[in-house]
Amino acid sequence: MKGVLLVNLGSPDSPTAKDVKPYLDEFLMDERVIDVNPVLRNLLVRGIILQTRPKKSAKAYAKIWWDEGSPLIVLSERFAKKVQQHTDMPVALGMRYGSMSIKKALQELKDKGVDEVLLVPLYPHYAMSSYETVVVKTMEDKKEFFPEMKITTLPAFYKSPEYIKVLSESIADGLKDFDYDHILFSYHGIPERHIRKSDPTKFHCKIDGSCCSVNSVAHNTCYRHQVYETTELVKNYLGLSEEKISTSFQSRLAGDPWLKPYTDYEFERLAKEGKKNLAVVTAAFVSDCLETLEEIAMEGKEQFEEAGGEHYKHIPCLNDGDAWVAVMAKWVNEWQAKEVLPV
Ligand SMILES: C=CC1=C(C)c2cc3[nH]c(cc4nc(cc5[nH]c(cc1n2)c(C)c5CCC(=O)O)C(CCC(=O)O)=C4C)c(C)c3C=C
Ligand SMILES: [Fe+2]
Ligand SMILES: [Fe+2]
Repeated sequence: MKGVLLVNLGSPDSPTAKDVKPYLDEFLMDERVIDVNPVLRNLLVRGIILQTRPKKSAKAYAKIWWDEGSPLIVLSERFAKKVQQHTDMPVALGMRYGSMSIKKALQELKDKGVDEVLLVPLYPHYAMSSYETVVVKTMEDKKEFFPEMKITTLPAFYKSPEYIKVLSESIADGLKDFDYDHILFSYHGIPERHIRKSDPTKFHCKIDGSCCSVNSVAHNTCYRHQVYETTELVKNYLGLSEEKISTSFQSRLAGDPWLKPYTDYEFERLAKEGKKNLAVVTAAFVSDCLETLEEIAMEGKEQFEEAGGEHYKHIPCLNDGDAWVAVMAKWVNEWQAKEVLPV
């Protein structure tokens, strides 16, 4: 029997340093997230980052935590439940890090008689630290614990017309009561090195932007190309003017150069240029989470207003919106009936 496995990033069990520490340990010790040699990774993560970050992150999580739990988990659960209502296949939800593991979700599917799984990484864009690590971990768990299962993976859906339509319409909805003079598309950042590592040709990606509009097989795994493509397609769908939109990258860690421009610098630049009303779209995430609710909706608002901006709006992610649920249900049901996957 066929079944669906939805996988998102995960969250700590509670917004306390005690629970944030093991979660961050698992996350940052992932070789596709901090991609240095194991000795250096151990030193960097356990010797340096985990000495102070859990306390700081716990405070940030506490600001956005809901009575029911982490927004990312609660929203992903609501989404999974709604998708389940639109298909006769079992649907399970797992997280790449934290206690809701991929292994548990695969076991849940197996217990229901599933032996053919559609894996859906809940990320629109391909990055080794998001989409790829979900696929690799799922395949490792399959090999070790569920060797009889057949697993097919939904491709990154950053340019799928159905996704672009639902994203664009949710943005239009968010802008209904907001007279913006600029829309910033802020995507989660990644180190520039990750772009080079993910380039199968080893020469296409130049990071400076000169490559991302030149056709290449490298774009199948190029996060930078894919996010700019999402912005462009939304711009075209909504008929937005080029001067009123821009793309930037948030949530970097100190150290290496990350994709630029940096979102926090953009808040300042846009305010200084005289933009008064700023809307921010966070399309690297399908569910609202720490990075959207705290970093963008709270911190970003403060940064923009301190630099002279007046009105600020974070457009919510797709979350468990009915139109987004319908798109996902269509994709999984088409796979069930005809083995067809979105392009
Ligand atoms: C080297 C560090 C990191 C890379 C690379 C990275 C890529 C990346 N992350 C997401 C999505 C999310 N990240 C979230 C939180 C978060 N991310 C990092 C670090 C890297 N992410 C850290 C340390 C944290 C934890 C919080 C903190 O201490 O700042 C979240 C939110 C999780 C939640 O519980 O709400 C998401 C979602 C993507 C899509 C991505 C690559 C494209
Ligand atoms: Fe992240
Ligand atoms: Fe590129």
